Amino acid sequence: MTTVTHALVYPIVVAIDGPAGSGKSSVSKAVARELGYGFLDTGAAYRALAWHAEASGVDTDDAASVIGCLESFDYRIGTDPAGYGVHVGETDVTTAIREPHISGIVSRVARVPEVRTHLIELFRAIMAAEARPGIVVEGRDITTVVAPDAPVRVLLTASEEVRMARRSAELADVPAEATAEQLRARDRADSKVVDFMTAADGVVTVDSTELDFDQTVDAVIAVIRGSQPVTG
Ligand SMILES: Nc1ncnc2c1ncn2[C@@H]1O[C@H](COP(=O)(O)OP(=O)(O)OP(=O)(O)O)[C@@H](O)[C@H]1O
Ligand SMILES: Nc1ccn([C@@H]2O[C@H](COP(=O)(O)O)[C@@H](O)[C@H]2O)c(=O)n1
Repeated sequence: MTTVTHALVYPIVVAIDGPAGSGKSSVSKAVARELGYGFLDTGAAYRALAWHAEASGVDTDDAASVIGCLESFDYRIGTDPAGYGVHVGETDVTTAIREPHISGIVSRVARVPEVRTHLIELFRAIMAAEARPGIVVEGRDITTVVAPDAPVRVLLTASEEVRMARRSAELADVPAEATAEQLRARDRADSKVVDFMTAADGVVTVDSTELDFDQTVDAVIAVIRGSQPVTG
């Protein structure tokens, strides 16, 4: 009889949600590197779809038109935490999707239920295909909708003031108040679609307000190690 261990069949999923600027992508990437896991940035797909809609001349305020461009949305993303390119067709959009303009419109496509259904299927397929022993998946609805059965589920938070300060330090050319207002507006819009401000049952909150980056990574790894045996 052949014995197959869980880790050989499915990658262990570490689900991480949180508001904008809470450190989800940078912390998740560092955690994945440390544990030898893959890393999936789900927000990149919503951003890339917003980019694709605009590149296709679609009005992102019109849900039917956004749904219409799902068919031509040829999206690819890697899961290597050391470097993952984001492509739409032949175009490398890794940098373009981080532009403040895309951050300003992405919630319009993310609120469309058909978009969410389409992308959630895509995320689950990427997770299932992960060859490493685990995958850290971050976004807004990973702990509740995409992978509610994940063995590790974390809500990563930080005070609004700290999140604004961290994000504005990255965008030195943009006035701090404009960055802060965009972050607040995005959280307001996104919160109408999914709840990522409060931890669902069984989800562990890691509040990084008083933690530096390395301490936050360690705190998430401690949650993972406390949840189940891990490789790495
Ligand atoms: N604990 C921490 N201490 C200091 N800086 C941090 C900490 N956590 C994250 N950062 C920094 O905060 C900034 C925002 O982090 P990151 O981009 O990972 O957030 P995010 O939640 O993925 O944001 P978004 O949802 O807007 O994409 C980055 O510059 C990151 O290095
Ligand atoms: N699971 C998710 C992830 C993201 N979104 C939407 O995408 C936007 C960009 O996400 P970032 O993590 O890159 O900031 C975000 O503002 C949401 O509109 C989502 O809906 N669900």
